[in-house]
Amino acid sequence: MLSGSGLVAGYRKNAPVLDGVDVEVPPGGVVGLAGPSGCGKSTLARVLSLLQQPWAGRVSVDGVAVTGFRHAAPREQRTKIGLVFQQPRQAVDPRFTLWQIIAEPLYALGRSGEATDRVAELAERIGVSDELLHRRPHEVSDGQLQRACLGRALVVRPRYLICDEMTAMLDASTTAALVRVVDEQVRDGDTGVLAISHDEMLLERWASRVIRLCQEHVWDADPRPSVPGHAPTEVIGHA
Ligand SMILES: Nc1ncnc2c1ncn2[C@@H]1O[C@H](COP(=O)(O)OP(=O)(O)OP(=O)(O)O)[C@@H](O)[C@H]1O
Repeated sequence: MLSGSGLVAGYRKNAPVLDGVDVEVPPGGVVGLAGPSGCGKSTLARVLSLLQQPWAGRVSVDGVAVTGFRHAAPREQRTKIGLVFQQPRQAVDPRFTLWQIIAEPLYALGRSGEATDRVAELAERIGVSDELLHRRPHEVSDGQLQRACLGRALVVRPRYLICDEMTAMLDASTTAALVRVVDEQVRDGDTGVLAISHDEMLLERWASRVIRLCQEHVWDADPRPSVPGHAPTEVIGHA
């Protein structure tokens, strides 16, 4: 389980963005995270992927409490959590080819010997041709680049995957293709996914549970009732 409990985090003193948030992402399932713009979804994604230290509260990975964040995050825990961002162009080195982008985490971990086979296997799954693998970001579309970013997030077989608005700028068919790849990873790799999206229809189709992150000033006085046949919705984010 990837879990956060009592998480308090923010950027300005005395103005927490997250104020006592509890969240659990079990392996082998998709949890949806919705909520209004600015309520802290990306902040929660950064904290859970150990890129941002919370002011208070605890993150634990498979029952082991995280003791360090960012550069101090233990490598074993850090590599268990993959992250895909909304804007692929801001998330990659523009000098790298798609092959290098996907392989990068293996090189960083000193496992470059696995790269040739692993990138070939992933390229097929994410739908990136050999020819595309040799192109650089400015030579491919956003959807093609996002496929490579998903490949990069999966290359070290993370136990958990956080998709932060992964499909927000993509068309319906690319969205469906990427969701399919993530679902295969859930099924075959027993990976736990936190899928963050503004698109609640997508989340209701995709996730087995949807949580809404609210702040007091954007508290939804009328949280959407759960609809029969759709993922149940719960509201978190209050101390
Ligand atoms: N680096 C930062 N420095 C200062 N404030 C920030 C920073 N990043 C985010 N914030 C602020 O924190 C709040 C939460 O931002 P966050 O990006 O987590 O929200 P979000 O729910 O993901 O929004 P969106 O749905 O629009 O992406 C916002 O008010 C935002 O302006």
